[in-house]
Amino acid sequence: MAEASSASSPTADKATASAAAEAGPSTTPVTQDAGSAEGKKQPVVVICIGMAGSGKTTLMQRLNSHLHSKNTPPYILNLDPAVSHMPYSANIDIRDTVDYKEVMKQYNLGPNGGILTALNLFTTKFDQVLGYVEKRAEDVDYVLVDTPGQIEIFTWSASGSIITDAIASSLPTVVAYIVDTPRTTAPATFMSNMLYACSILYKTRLPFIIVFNKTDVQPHDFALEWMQDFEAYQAALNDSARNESGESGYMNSLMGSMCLVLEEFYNNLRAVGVSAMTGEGMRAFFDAVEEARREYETDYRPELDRLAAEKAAQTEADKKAQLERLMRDMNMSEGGSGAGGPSRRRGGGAGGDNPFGPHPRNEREDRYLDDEGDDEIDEEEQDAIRRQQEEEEEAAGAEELGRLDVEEPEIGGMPRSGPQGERGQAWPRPM
Ligand SMILES: Nc1nc2c(ncn2[C@@H]2O[C@H](COP(=O)(O)OP(=O)(O)OP(=O)(O)O)[C@@H](O)[C@H]2O)c(=O)[nH]1
Repeated sequence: MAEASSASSPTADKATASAAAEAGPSTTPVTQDAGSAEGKKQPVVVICIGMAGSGKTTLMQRLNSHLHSKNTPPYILNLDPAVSHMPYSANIDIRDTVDYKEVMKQYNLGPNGGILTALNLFTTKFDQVLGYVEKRAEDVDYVLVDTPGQIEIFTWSASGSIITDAIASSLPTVVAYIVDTPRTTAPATFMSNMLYACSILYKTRLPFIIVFNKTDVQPHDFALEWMQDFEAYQAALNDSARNESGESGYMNSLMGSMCLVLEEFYNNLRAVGVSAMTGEGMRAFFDAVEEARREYETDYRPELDRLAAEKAAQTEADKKAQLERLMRDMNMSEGGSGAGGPSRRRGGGAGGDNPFGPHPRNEREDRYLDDEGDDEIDEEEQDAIRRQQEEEEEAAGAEELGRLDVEEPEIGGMPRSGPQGERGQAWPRPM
């Protein structure tokens, strides 16, 4: 199979990068000590993000078959609830847990809202998903994640961040941003794609690879040139403006300025060209993944550890402050010097009449205590208690709705997620 595509950083010389890609290993094996401080083997997670139709699913299939041919089958997660045909078997498939059409019906949403909400619902179970992935971590070298084409999930929605943060806090993670190369030949479309990529990079802060897909139809050299050379992009911009309106206008100068702003972004980016259809560029892709994994280890992991240490210190400080507050409150009550509150209504000090302990009683406790010995609770009070009980039961019912477990049944010797019954029947259940 041809491995003609170049794996290149836009700043590097294209020919050198191409030669290096040809010389490098096609699938760098994840060694025993790669990826973890304790020397434990860890797979690298590749999250495929891209606009609808960019070829994410087709690329996932290509990566899957490439890895199978190297005897390193990946662990696959499908997070696209609306995919109608999946050419590979996912170990965990969101469609087994959430039926997005049912979500659309129940929440009265359109297709985009349905997909987004389905993913939000699934995100609430993501700790279970991560548990399955971690269990398999020693058996696989790669975990591949397919995502919906609704790119806004990763630019502003909370679930996108929760998913990427959760995965990245546990395993080396790389974002592969898939670009539909033939549709990016217009300078304006190219710029809009790059702006999306940039916002995803800054949102996730993860090692990033721009994957120019469909190079069998349109080679990606023009894109690399525009990323390396501002003047080449400006010239293309001027040409396209002249073709469209005979003069370069406001949009033109705006995009020219943006290109300059993005220079820093381009400098820190890996870009590869692939064809998910023909398999071209797989070697360059996996070399870029390996490079990005190293970046995760050197840049991302230390930052993650620092944040975790900061959080632990903050939690410890909060606990200490709470304990001190509690001690202060207890002293107040024991000395009987607290302000007159409900606890003083019966015999003055807490810890005396109050069977709930030395803390001041709340209103509900008081109601029961103060009625102790009374012959009857009046009707109004009975109503209030009944209402409160009903509310509590309702809240318990709502919690029940989100109690579905993500499952991972067996496929071909490797467990995968699956329905307890029919696909997508599990949740949400018809109300
Ligand atoms: N020529 C060519 N076509 C491709 C390539 N990759 C994908 N396609 C085609 O592009 C179309 C979209 O591919 P998908 O894999 O469904 O794209 P997607 O990004 O998963 O789409 P969504 O699920 O809608 O987000 C399909 O018709 C594919 O056959 C490629 O490398 N070359």
